[in-house]
Amino acid sequence: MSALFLSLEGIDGAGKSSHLDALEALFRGQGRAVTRTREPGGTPLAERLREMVLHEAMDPLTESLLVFAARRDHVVQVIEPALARGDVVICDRFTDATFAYQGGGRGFDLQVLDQLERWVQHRDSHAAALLQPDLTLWFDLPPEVAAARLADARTPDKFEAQSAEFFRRVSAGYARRAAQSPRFARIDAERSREAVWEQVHQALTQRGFLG
Ligand SMILES: Nc1ncnc2c1ncn2[C@@H]1O[C@H](COP(=O)(O)OP(=O)(O)OP(=O)(O)O)[C@@H](O)[C@H]1O
Ligand SMILES: Cc1cn([C@H]2C[C@H](O)[C@@H](COP(=O)(O)O)O2)c(=O)[nH]c1=O
Repeated sequence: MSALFLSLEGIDGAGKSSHLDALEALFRGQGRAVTRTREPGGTPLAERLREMVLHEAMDPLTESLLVFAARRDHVVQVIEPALARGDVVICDRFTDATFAYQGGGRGFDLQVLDQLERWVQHRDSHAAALLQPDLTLWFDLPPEVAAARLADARTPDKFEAQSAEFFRRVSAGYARRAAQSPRFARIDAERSREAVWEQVHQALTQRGFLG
């Protein structure tokens, strides 16, 4: 079977991680090998960069360079080899998060992000010149709802502590990316867990990604 690259996106607390186990089980149940990973992170080096990005203050260019440096290592060490083996790669966030958080949330220059994306995800010997997910599940819900869900869940990191206004800009960043590409499936993440899972399943079925 051909390889499949899935990413899950959304503001903090959107509920995407709640469906990772079920997604993995769904594909394993179909006899597929699954590589489950996340960004920033996914390799020892990228996990160290993640700690800095999530917990240290820095300017938006530094933040963007660190997430793309982590991504480069992750792509080379984990994602490309897994896709070459024919795995289903399930990635909790990928480059759309950079356009949403650094581009939308921080207001950082989108043209610089475009250039970094081209450098980091360039593929020499593939029909598609740029590595991108085959499907991006975008969990969309109002920032106030996400904040209420997260309130009792855990101690906030640097991003989770941001204002509702910051997350409105992040959401607008996701909406801009989604408008540019048919690989996005918008999931109404305000609904119950069961209803959200139903939409995830439907997005995979509609695109012919389930056997
Ligand atoms: N559909 C839902 N309805 C109500 N609560 C939910 C729903 N989905 C998830 N939650 C709860 O919301 C909180 C955040 O969910 P989750 O950790 O899956 O979000 P996330 O998008 O992965 O967040 P982050 O990106 O910040 O890690 C958790 O406490 C989870 O139990
Ligand atoms: C990939 C990526 C992530 N971020 C932010 C988004 C989240 O606040 C954290 C990751 O935490 P999670 O609990 O694993 O979702 O990092 C970012 O700002 N830029 C990025 O490119």
